[in-house]
Order: sequence, then structure tokens, then C-alpha cells
Amino acid sequence: MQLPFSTLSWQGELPGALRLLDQTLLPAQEVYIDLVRLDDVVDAIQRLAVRGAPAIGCSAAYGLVVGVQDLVDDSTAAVRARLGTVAPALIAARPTAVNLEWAVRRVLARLDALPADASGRLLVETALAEARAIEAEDVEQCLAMGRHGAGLLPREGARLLTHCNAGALATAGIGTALAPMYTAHDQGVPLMVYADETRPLLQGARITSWELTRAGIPVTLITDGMSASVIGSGRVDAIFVGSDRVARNGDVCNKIGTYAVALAARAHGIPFYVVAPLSTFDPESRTGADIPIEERDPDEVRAGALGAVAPSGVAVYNPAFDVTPAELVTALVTERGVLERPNLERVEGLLREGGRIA
Ligand SMILES: CSC[C@@H](O)[C@@H](O)C(=O)COP(=O)(O)O
Repeated sequence: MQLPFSTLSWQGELPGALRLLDQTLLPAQEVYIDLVRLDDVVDAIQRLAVRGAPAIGCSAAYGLVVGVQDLVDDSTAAVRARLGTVAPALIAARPTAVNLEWAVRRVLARLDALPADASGRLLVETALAEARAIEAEDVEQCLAMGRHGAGLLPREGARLLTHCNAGALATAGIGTALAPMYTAHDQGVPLMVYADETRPLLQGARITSWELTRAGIPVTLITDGMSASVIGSGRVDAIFVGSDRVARNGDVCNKIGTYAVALAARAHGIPFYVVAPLSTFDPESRTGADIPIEERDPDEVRAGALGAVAPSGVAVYNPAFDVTPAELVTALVTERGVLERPNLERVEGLLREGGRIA
């Protein structure tokens, strides 16, 4: 499947640049930015120029390279000392999507395994190779999730609902929650998708409806407040969403508003599927209560696309994510297959098989 845009890529060799499609400008403009400074990578992650858990992970891995590549002719000690400040800066950029910390730690572990007398150049080249491997694996995992998820859809067609954007713009590949849609569409299965607009930053309206439209998949945009009624009126056959962090017991953290969709799905007997790679699972979070929830700038809620939508000083609570309890999740779809009725025992089994826990 050839996508008509590239969410993220590494340009050149060393020195090179992290190229991102600036998602803050979509759908009005398709602008690519080349980042060669660590601060710019951190800023791009924080202001959501790149967003979505796997895409943030890939970007952070390349961000490590951006942060040390000027030391390519320097000593190992110099590169390692710089990594000591670059890695925490990237990890702190956003707290909820665990792929970010997972990717940074994976690159660092690869560098730690190098011999003590490895050159600075070898360290930087190895960091780039590992970041490229993370990106390539993400592409493959998206395809696998697409195949597994598409198998859940009736061949005669389906009407689906999604929240936020867990598509190609949230990964290096064809997405997580949207991957089954792309795969089924390619297989000739007729689909239509309701996209929640996803206040306050409108990832559903600005991004999901843009990328599904470009893929030729019919999409109908609804406001967040409409989803329960749309589900209740019999217009939806299944829900597909992504995740920023899945806890060990199967609780799922995703964009604020996902929990309300899960409750409506359960009330109306509609399957609620969460599609996420194992890199989104966090064995350290025993339940959803352990997951740090990012709180963002109140002005994101006070002002929308039309300018001010609330009095300038009004108090605002702006959590970016919520947690859906495992019992509301019909199945978790990962690159390894479909895990029905997730709970602690089943998720631990999956993590063990996938080499994430001993
Ligand atoms: C495959 S992306 C999964 C999640 O990261 C996605 O659903 C989501 O909530 C993204 O939030 P965002 O704040 O846009 O980064």
C-alpha cells in the first residue's frame, strides 16, 4: 500500500535531519519540516507536529541521533555524556505515550551493548541504525495489525467508528486502528467510517478525515457529543481505536473521550477493539491508574478553530487522555494477533510470548 504522504523519515546519512509532516497545519497545508536540533525535535513532539504513540517513538529514536550527531568525530565519552542529557529531554517531552520512552531506552540499550572502546562515530552510526530498525519494524507491525484487525470485519462490509487519529499519521506505517480499515479496503470490503472530531485539538476532524478521504475510504465526521447517539441508533457495527499505553491488566489509555465511546459501545452491544503494537504495552503500569495522564494548556480548550469559544479566564481542566477499563475492551489487536477479553493473565501471556517480560 503506497501512502501519498510521509509522516516521518530520516533524510541523508550523517549528519542528517528528521523530516516530519507538520500535522498542526493539516488539513489546510501539507508542509514538511527538517529538524537538525534537539530542541526542535522536543518542540515538534510537544506541539503535536508529530503525534500518535508509535510516531512519537520513532521520532524520539531519531531525536537521539539529532542530539548527538555533531559529535560523530568525537570520543565515546563525549557521545555518552551528551546522551545523558538528550535522552531525558526526549523522554520528558510527553508523558503518556509509552512508545516514546520505550524507543529511547531501546536505542540506549543497543549503545550500552557496544564495546567500551567503540568510537564516537560507531555510537552515532549505531543509534541511527537502531532508529531505522524501530521505524522499519513499526511499518511491518502496522501491516500485521491491519491483517489481524481486518479479519474481524464481515466480508460484506462494515460501518465503523474511531476516535482521535490512530492512522498512518500516528505511525511510520499504515496506522494501528486505521490499519484494518486500509487492509479491508484493499481487499475490496466496503467500509464507511464515523470519525469523532476529537476536541480540543481535532485530530479526528483535521487528520483522520483527511487521511481516510485521501485513501478513498468514505468517512463521516461527527462531533464527540454525537457518538453515543450514533452508536445507539444502530449506525455502527464496531469501534476501532488506538492506544497510548496499555497497562498490564489490559486497561487502555487513549485520547480523552475514548472511555465515553467504550461505555456507549458496551451499552449497545457493539464490539470495542483496541489496536496497538507491543511497544505500546507497559509492563510497569499494573493498571490504568498507574498511567501518567498528560494535562495540556487550558488555552487549547478556551480557543478553537473559530477563535475564542470561552471567556478568556475561565477555569479549564484539559487532560489529553483517559483510561478505558479492560472489561470494556472486546479484544486487543496487536502484531501478534487478536487477544479477546484482555485481563492480567492474558496480557502477561502476550507480553511473555513477545519477549517484553520474562
Ligand atoms: C496509533 S496512535 C494511538 C494513540 O496515540 C492515538 O489514539 C492518540 O490518542 C494520539 O493522541 P495525540 O495527542 O494526538 O498524540
